[in-house]
Amino acid sequence: MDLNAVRERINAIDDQIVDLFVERMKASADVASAKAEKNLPVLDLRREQAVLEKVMERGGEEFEIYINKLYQTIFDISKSYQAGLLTKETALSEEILKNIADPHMEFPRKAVVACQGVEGSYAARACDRLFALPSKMYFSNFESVFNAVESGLCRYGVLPIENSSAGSVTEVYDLMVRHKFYIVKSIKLHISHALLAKPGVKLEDVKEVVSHTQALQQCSNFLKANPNIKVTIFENTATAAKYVAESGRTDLAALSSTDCAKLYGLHVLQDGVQNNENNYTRFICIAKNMEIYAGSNRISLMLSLDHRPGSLHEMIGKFACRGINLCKLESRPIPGKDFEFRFYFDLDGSVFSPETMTVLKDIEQAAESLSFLGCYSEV
Ligand SMILES: O=C(O)C(=O)C[C@]1(C(=O)O)C=C[C@@H](O)C=C1
Repeated sequence: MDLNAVRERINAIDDQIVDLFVERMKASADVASAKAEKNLPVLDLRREQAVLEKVMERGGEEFEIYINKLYQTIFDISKSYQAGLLTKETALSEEILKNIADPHMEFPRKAVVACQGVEGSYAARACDRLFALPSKMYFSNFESVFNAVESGLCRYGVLPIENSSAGSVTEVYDLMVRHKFYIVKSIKLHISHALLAKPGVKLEDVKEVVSHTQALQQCSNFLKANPNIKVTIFENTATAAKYVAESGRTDLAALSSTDCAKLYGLHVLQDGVQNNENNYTRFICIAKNMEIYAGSNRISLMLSLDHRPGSLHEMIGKFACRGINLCKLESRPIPGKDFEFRFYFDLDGSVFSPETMTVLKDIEQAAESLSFLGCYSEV
């Protein structure tokens, strides 16, 4: 067979496909106006199912799976196009527009900030990097940080959200559902854990190690190599260091930071204990109200979707259609439901971009529920 001749045939077919695709998109635009008049949503699953059955039958058995795939994509594109044509503002878009009205608003240098743990914690270090002059208030757990911000006791709160080797801080994700807050900044910190003990204690004397679960996970190779050392979970790495300093025990050590060694008068038995030198933790800075600063280029969303095949694919398709990069997707079980999940999306996008706002409005319509968790930049 002559390759060039077949390619000529394909070129001619492509011309027809493109012409018909453009025709179809114009028809889709007309559907959008008809629906807008009647206040109907863009998504019509029954209609999609009817179209699918018809075209699959027309294509025949050999091609039905390909036609199915092709039409899923066509529907995604058609819906994304319709969403772009519908300019009506939603409650969420109105609120966002209100909050970006002042582009000169600057992130404060001073503020009262809630941090989990005690002095020397990684959250405190993140706080010092975020603010020039923070007044830190320490709380014993993550929930108290959310409460302090929600009640207005602290203007901001700093919380760890994910680590490059141990993954998401699921406790913080689970608390997000129960609290009203917005992410206003984030920061990525290099984390190096050291084994700290009272001066004079040697590595071979250590019978027990105390630390936070995330730090213990990040140092799992060290713990596996020392199976005789008992492991005890603490709320925070700094709290663990303080406990060792105050304990008077010579068989106890904490996995914590070298900052804490200085702060609590402990000796560094071993530095860089984490499995990976490339160990980073991202912290979010939360506030009670939506605060969006110039240069914000990341968006966090919390969604629940209809429990049916393809609903997550549909959402992801909306970002893909407009070339928006999804930089994180986390799912957490919804308590009381049978393997149903709540999704957390982080996007490379900004509410200052009309394209991104179109997708947000589209998602707001299509998702069972949507919480906009903020648009911010990472330090
Ligand atoms: O027929 C409609 O209601 C349309 O909006 C068109 C269309 C399509 O492209 O075929 C797009 C979205 C709907 O979910 C169903 C079908």
